[in-house]
Amino acid sequence: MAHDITTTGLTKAASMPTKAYVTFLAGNGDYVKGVVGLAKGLRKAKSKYPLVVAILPDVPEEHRGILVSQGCIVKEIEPVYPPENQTQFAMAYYVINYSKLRIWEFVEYSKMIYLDGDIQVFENIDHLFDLPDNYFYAVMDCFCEKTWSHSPQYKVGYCQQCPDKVKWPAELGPKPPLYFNAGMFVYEPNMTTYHDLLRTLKTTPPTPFAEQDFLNMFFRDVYKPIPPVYNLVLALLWRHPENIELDKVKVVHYCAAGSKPWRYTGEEQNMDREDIKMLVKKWWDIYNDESLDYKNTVPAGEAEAGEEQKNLQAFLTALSEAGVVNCFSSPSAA
Ligand SMILES: O=c1ccn([C@@H]2O[C@H](COP(=O)(O)OP(=O)(O)O[C@H]3O[C@H](CO)[C@H](O)[C@H](O)[C@H]3O)[C@@H](O)[C@H]2O)c(=O)[nH]1
Ligand SMILES: O[C@H]1[C@H](O)[C@@H](O)[C@H](O)[C@@H](O)[C@H]1O
Ligand SMILES: [Mn+2]
Repeated sequence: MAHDITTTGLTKAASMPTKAYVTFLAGNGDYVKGVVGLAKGLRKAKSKYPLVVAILPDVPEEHRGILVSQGCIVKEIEPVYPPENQTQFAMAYYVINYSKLRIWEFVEYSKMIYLDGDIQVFENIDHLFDLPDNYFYAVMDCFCEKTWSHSPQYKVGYCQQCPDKVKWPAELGPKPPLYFNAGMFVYEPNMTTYHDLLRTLKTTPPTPFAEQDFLNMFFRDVYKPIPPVYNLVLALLWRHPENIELDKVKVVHYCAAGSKPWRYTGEEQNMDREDIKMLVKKWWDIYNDESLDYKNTVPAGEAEAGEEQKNLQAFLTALSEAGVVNCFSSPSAA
């Protein structure tokens, strides 16, 4: 669409990045800290692409303001409800997780990298945008923590991280397909896929890992595993240390119980490990580093140009998404 517009300012917009990172935020709790940390981490890693934050309507104005001031592009999305009635607690959990599916409608971007708010990027991963199209890229999960106790994998002690240690029992049928952690993935927004996802969800009963189970099922045939350095699920450190070279890790997912840096006390199981303490400290170092605040990274002379670009992008986004509410924007997380 932008290609048809020929005035000077708008032509410039045609070359705006069609790639972006995207994360997700719900509620008025402390996950906003995770997202701020992530925006700053992407800047520190000199990512060339902006960070879009898909937010549910329950994110308070104050938190939206914080995200915009950190250079994020904030986009409000509508909640996605689970297909069957759930108890109130389960309902909140499913709404939060299934709403993530709305990110497939961000078709102003041709390719995006989704990152959970409890992820930190310590090294540049922009090269993942160059992976061939039409696949779904993510890191394989681990089945060894008790969060998996409902699964046949956990019950027989089988993990795809070390498939030869305990072999998959023949009497259980074929080995389960490779299963990814949905805290990080590379995907292409697409309206056909989006409608297909929502339509399929309507007839899919909710399961313990919500949209993660659902996405695994939906993208089973196009899933390509990428190395664990792109999403270190912390349990790998004590479950499969032989698979991890910690100094090569680029992206850390603080998903183990008790590991969210902004809630960390060190008391839960495994949380007093030296590697965990070091990773939590590294997260805080970025979060507290004022030189990584968006306002401190825009060179003085460029501030005005940045504003112009920001207004232009907001205008174009609004045009292309007429009907989508609350679009704030800024040029880049970098
Ligand atoms: O109150 C909340 C809860 C969650 N989130 C967002 O939802 C994401 C997913 O939640 P967690 O990171 O707390 O959960 P886990 O890392 O344990 O999640 C894993 O399992 C989930 C479903 O069980 C999702 O699939 C998720 O992507 C996957 O990494 C968060 O990062 C955050 O971006 C919020 O904004 N507010
Ligand atoms: O997404 C879940 C969650 O992050 C759990 O904490 C972890 O134990 C699982 O392996 C993962 O699938
Ligand atoms: Mn997570």
